[in-house]
Amino acid sequence: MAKILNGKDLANEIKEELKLKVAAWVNEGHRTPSLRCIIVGDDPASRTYVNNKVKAAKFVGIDALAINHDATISEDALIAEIERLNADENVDGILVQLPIPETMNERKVCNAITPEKDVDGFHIINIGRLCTDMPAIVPATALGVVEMLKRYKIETFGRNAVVIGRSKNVGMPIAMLLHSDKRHDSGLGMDATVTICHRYTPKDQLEFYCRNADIIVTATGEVQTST
Ligand SMILES: Nc1nc2c(c(=O)[nH]1)N[C@@H](CN(C=O)c1ccc(C(=O)N[C@@H](CCC(=O)O)C(=O)O)cc1)CN2
Repeated sequence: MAKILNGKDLANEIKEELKLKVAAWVNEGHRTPSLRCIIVGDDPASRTYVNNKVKAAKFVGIDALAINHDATISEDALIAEIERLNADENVDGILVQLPIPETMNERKVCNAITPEKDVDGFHIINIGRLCTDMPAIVPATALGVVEMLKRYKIETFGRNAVVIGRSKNVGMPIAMLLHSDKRHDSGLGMDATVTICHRYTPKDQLEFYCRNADIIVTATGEVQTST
Protein backbone atom coordinates (compact mmCIF):
# COMPACT_ATOMS: atom_id res chain seq x y z
CA MET A 1 0.00 0.00 0.00
CA ALA A 2 1.24 3.51 -0.81
CA LYS A 3 2.68 5.43 2.14
CA ILE A 4 2.70 9.23 2.09
CA LEU A 5 5.98 10.66 3.38
CA ASN A 6 5.34 13.94 5.15
CA GLY A 7 8.26 16.25 4.40
CA LYS A 8 6.87 19.19 6.38
CA ASP A 9 6.56 17.19 9.63
CA LEU A 10 10.03 15.74 9.10
CA ALA A 11 11.50 19.21 8.48
CA ASN A 12 9.98 20.44 11.76
CA GLU A 13 11.34 17.38 13.59
CA ILE A 14 14.83 18.00 12.17
CA LYS A 15 14.68 21.70 13.06
CA GLU A 16 13.83 20.85 16.67
CA GLU A 17 16.77 18.41 16.78
CA LEU A 18 19.13 20.99 15.31
CA LYS A 19 17.95 23.61 17.77
CA LEU A 20 19.06 21.33 20.63
CA LYS A 21 22.39 20.56 18.92
CA VAL A 22 23.20 24.22 18.29
CA ALA A 23 22.24 25.16 21.88
CA ALA A 24 24.49 22.36 23.23
CA TRP A 25 27.36 23.56 20.98
CA VAL A 26 27.00 27.13 22.24
CA ASN A 27 26.64 25.95 25.85
CA GLU A 28 29.98 24.18 25.47
CA GLY A 29 31.47 27.63 24.94
CA HIS A 30 31.62 27.73 21.14
CA ARG A 31 30.71 30.79 19.11
CA THR A 32 27.17 30.89 17.66
CA PRO A 33 27.37 29.39 14.13
CA SER A 34 26.80 31.90 11.37
CA LEU A 35 25.43 31.81 7.83
CA ARG A 36 25.55 34.45 5.11
CA CYS A 37 23.12 34.20 2.17
CA ILE A 38 23.99 36.35 -0.83
CA ILE A 39 21.22 37.30 -3.20
CA VAL A 40 21.79 39.16 -6.45
CA GLY A 41 18.88 40.97 -8.08
CA ASP A 42 15.24 41.06 -7.05
CA ASP A 43 13.73 37.79 -8.22
CA PRO A 44 10.72 37.35 -5.89
CA ALA A 45 11.05 33.54 -5.70
CA SER A 46 14.73 33.82 -4.76
CA ARG A 47 13.88 36.34 -2.07
CA THR A 48 11.27 34.00 -0.63
CA TYR A 49 13.73 31.07 -0.62
CA VAL A 50 16.41 33.17 1.08
CA ASN A 51 13.96 34.59 3.62
CA ASN A 52 12.87 31.05 4.46
CA LYS A 53 16.47 29.89 4.82
CA VAL A 54 17.33 32.81 7.11
CA LYS A 55 14.17 32.19 9.15
CA ALA A 56 14.88 28.45 9.50
CA ALA A 57 18.53 29.08 10.41
CA LYS A 58 17.55 31.65 13.04
CA PHE A 59 14.98 29.22 14.45
CA VAL A 60 17.69 26.64 15.13
CA GLY A 61 19.96 29.28 16.69
CA ILE A 62 22.22 30.19 13.77
CA ASP A 63 23.21 33.82 13.27
CA ALA A 64 21.87 34.14 9.71
CA LEU A 65 21.85 37.16 7.46
CA ALA A 66 20.73 37.87 3.89
CA ILE A 67 23.11 40.10 1.92
CA ASN A 68 21.31 41.77 -0.97
CA HIS A 69 22.98 43.08 -4.10
CA ASP A 70 21.60 44.84 -7.16
CA ALA A 71 21.64 42.82 -10.38
CA THR A 72 24.15 45.41 -11.62
CA ILE A 73 26.93 44.22 -9.29
CA SER A 74 29.89 42.96 -11.33
CA GLU A 75 31.10 39.37 -11.12
CA ASP A 76 34.45 40.61 -9.77
CA ALA A 77 32.74 42.57 -6.99
CA LEU A 78 30.58 39.58 -6.10
CA ILE A 79 33.61 37.31 -5.93
CA ALA A 80 35.46 39.91 -3.82
CA GLU A 81 32.52 39.85 -1.40
CA ILE A 82 32.63 36.02 -1.26
CA GLU A 83 36.39 36.14 -0.62
CA ARG A 84 35.84 38.59 2.23
CA LEU A 85 33.35 36.16 3.79
CA ASN A 86 35.71 33.22 3.15
CA ALA A 87 38.38 35.05 5.16
CA ASP A 88 36.03 36.09 7.95
CA GLU A 89 36.63 33.74 10.91
CA ASN A 90 33.20 34.58 12.28
CA VAL A 91 31.43 33.26 9.18
CA ASP A 92 30.89 29.50 9.01
CA GLY A 93 28.57 29.07 6.02
CA ILE A 94 28.08 30.98 2.77
CA LEU A 95 25.61 30.53 -0.04
CA VAL A 96 24.84 32.46 -3.20
CA GLN A 97 21.19 32.07 -4.15
CA LEU A 98 20.79 30.90 -7.75
CA PRO A 99 20.04 31.98 -10.37
CA ILE A 100 22.48 34.84 -10.62
CA PRO A 101 22.43 37.27 -13.58
CA GLU A 102 23.24 35.61 -16.91
CA THR A 103 26.18 37.95 -17.38
CA MET A 104 27.98 36.03 -14.62
CA ASN A 105 29.67 32.65 -14.73
CA GLU A 106 27.68 30.56 -12.23
CA ARG A 107 30.39 27.87 -11.96
CA LYS A 108 33.08 30.47 -11.24
CA VAL A 109 30.90 32.06 -8.54
CA CYS A 110 30.07 28.69 -6.90
CA ASN A 111 33.76 27.77 -6.93
CA ALA A 112 34.69 31.07 -5.27
CA ILE A 113 33.14 29.91 -1.98
CA THR A 114 35.69 28.02 0.10
CA PRO A 115 34.62 24.32 0.09
CA GLU A 116 34.46 24.16 3.92
CA LYS A 117 31.93 27.03 4.01
CA ASP A 118 29.99 25.91 0.91
CA VAL A 119 26.72 25.02 2.65
CA ASP A 120 25.01 24.32 -0.70
CA GLY A 121 27.61 21.74 -1.75
CA PHE A 122 27.87 23.40 -5.18
CA HIS A 123 31.68 23.82 -5.14
CA ILE A 124 33.41 21.46 -7.55
CA ILE A 125 35.40 19.94 -4.65
CA ASN A 126 32.21 19.01 -2.80
CA ILE A 127 30.65 17.68 -6.01
CA GLY A 128 33.79 15.59 -6.65
CA ARG A 129 33.78 14.26 -3.09
CA LEU A 130 30.09 13.35 -3.38
CA CYS A 131 30.68 11.56 -6.69
CA THR A 132 33.53 9.50 -5.17
CA ASP A 133 31.59 8.52 -2.02
CA MET A 134 33.75 10.70 0.20
CA PRO A 135 32.36 12.76 3.09
CA ALA A 136 31.06 15.95 1.44
CA ILE A 137 28.73 18.86 1.90
CA VAL A 138 25.74 17.64 -0.10
CA PRO A 139 23.13 19.83 -1.88
CA ALA A 140 20.18 20.36 0.47
CA THR A 141 17.36 19.05 -1.72
CA ALA A 142 19.20 15.78 -2.36
CA LEU A 143 20.01 15.41 1.32
CA GLY A 144 16.34 16.06 2.12
CA VAL A 145 15.25 13.18 -0.14
CA VAL A 146 17.77 10.82 1.44
CA GLU A 147 16.83 11.92 4.94
CA MET A 148 13.17 11.18 4.17
CA LEU A 149 14.03 7.67 2.96
CA LYS A 150 16.22 7.05 6.01
CA ARG A 151 13.79 8.37 8.61
CA TYR A 152 10.87 6.46 7.06
CA LYS A 153 13.14 3.36 7.05
CA ILE A 154 12.72 2.77 3.32
CA GLU A 155 15.23 0.09 2.29
CA THR A 156 17.41 1.08 -0.66
CA PHE A 157 20.04 -1.71 -0.63
CA GLY A 158 19.82 -3.55 -3.97
CA ARG A 159 16.53 -1.85 -4.84
CA ASN A 160 15.74 -0.30 -8.23
CA ALA A 161 15.54 3.48 -8.03
CA VAL A 162 14.60 5.84 -10.85
CA VAL A 163 15.52 9.51 -10.67
CA ILE A 164 13.62 11.66 -13.16
CA GLY A 165 15.68 14.78 -13.87
CA ARG A 166 19.43 15.21 -14.13
CA SER A 167 20.00 18.77 -12.95
CA LYS A 168 23.44 19.21 -11.45
CA ASN A 169 22.06 20.56 -8.16
CA VAL A 170 19.14 18.15 -7.60
CA GLY A 171 18.73 15.08 -9.85
CA MET A 172 22.43 14.28 -10.17
CA PRO A 173 23.25 14.44 -6.42
CA ILE A 174 20.14 12.40 -5.58
CA ALA A 175 21.27 9.70 -8.04
CA MET A 176 24.81 9.82 -6.62
CA LEU A 177 23.57 9.35 -3.05
CA LEU A 178 21.16 6.55 -3.96
CA HIS A 179 23.84 4.51 -5.71
CA SER A 180 26.60 5.27 -3.15
CA ASP A 181 28.60 2.25 -1.98
CA LYS A 182 28.41 1.34 1.72
CA ARG A 183 31.97 -0.01 1.58
CA HIS A 184 33.27 3.49 0.85
CA ASP A 185 33.82 6.14 3.50
CA SER A 186 30.96 8.58 2.96
CA GLY A 187 29.15 6.97 5.89
CA LEU A 188 26.00 6.78 3.77
CA GLY A 189 26.02 3.97 1.22
CA MET A 190 22.50 3.45 -0.10
CA ASP A 191 23.51 0.79 -2.66
CA ALA A 192 20.50 1.11 -4.97
CA THR A 193 20.57 0.34 -8.68
CA VAL A 194 19.89 3.76 -10.13
CA THR A 195 18.49 4.78 -13.51
CA ILE A 196 18.48 8.44 -14.43
CA CYS A 197 15.74 9.53 -16.85
CA HIS A 198 15.52 12.96 -18.38
CA ARG A 199 13.77 15.05 -21.03
CA TYR A 200 15.15 12.91 -23.86
CA THR A 201 14.23 9.57 -22.32
CA PRO A 202 11.49 8.20 -24.63
CA LYS A 203 8.09 8.05 -22.88
CA ASP A 204 7.80 4.28 -23.28
CA GLN A 205 11.26 3.84 -21.73
CA LEU A 206 10.37 6.15 -18.84
CA GLU A 207 7.27 4.03 -18.24
CA PHE A 208 9.32 0.83 -18.47
CA TYR A 209 11.89 1.98 -15.90
CA CYS A 210 9.24 3.38 -13.56
CA ARG A 211 7.20 0.16 -13.67
CA ASN A 212 10.32 -1.76 -12.61
CA ALA A 213 11.26 0.71 -9.89
CA ASP A 214 10.95 0.25 -6.14
CA ILE A 215 11.66 3.96 -5.60
CA ILE A 216 10.91 6.84 -7.98
CA VAL A 217 12.22 10.32 -7.29
CA THR A 218 10.94 13.07 -9.56
CA ALA A 219 13.34 15.98 -9.61
CA THR A 220 12.07 17.92 -12.60
CA GLY A 221 10.50 20.83 -10.75
CA GLU A 222 7.26 20.05 -12.58
CA VAL A 223 4.18 18.29 -11.28
CA GLN A 224 2.76 15.21 -13.04
CA THR A 225 5.98 14.16 -14.79
CA SER A 226 4.74 10.68 -13.93
CA THR A 227 1.24 9.50 -13.04
N1 LIG B 1 21.97 28.68 -3.54
C1 LIG B 1 20.92 27.95 -3.95
N2 LIG B 1 20.17 28.40 -4.96
C2 LIG B 1 19.12 27.64 -5.36
C3 LIG B 1 18.80 26.41 -4.74
C4 LIG B 1 19.63 25.97 -3.70
O1 LIG B 1 19.45 24.87 -3.11
N3 LIG B 1 20.69 26.78 -3.32
N4 LIG B 1 17.69 25.69 -5.14
C5 LIG B 1 16.68 26.35 -5.95
C6 LIG B 1 15.78 27.22 -5.14
N5 LIG B 1 15.40 26.55 -3.93
C7 LIG B 1 16.06 26.87 -2.78
O2 LIG B 1 16.77 27.79 -2.66
C8 LIG B 1 14.43 25.53 -3.99
C9 LIG B 1 13.35 25.63 -4.85
C10 LIG B 1 12.38 24.63 -4.88
C11 LIG B 1 12.51 23.52 -4.06
C12 LIG B 1 11.50 22.42 -4.07
O3 LIG B 1 11.69 21.40 -3.47
N6 LIG B 1 10.39 22.62 -4.73
C13 LIG B 1 9.36 21.61 -4.80
C14 LIG B 1 8.06 22.19 -4.31
C15 LIG B 1 8.12 22.42 -2.86
C16 LIG B 1 6.86 23.07 -2.33
O4 LIG B 1 6.27 23.92 -3.00
O5 LIG B 1 6.45 22.70 -1.22
C17 LIG B 1 9.19 21.17 -6.25
O6 LIG B 1 9.65 21.88 -7.15
O7 LIG B 1 8.60 20.09 -6.45
C18 LIG B 1 13.59 23.42 -3.22
C19 LIG B 1 14.54 24.42 -3.19
C20 LIG B 1 17.38 27.21 -6.98
N7 LIG B 1 18.32 28.08 -6.37
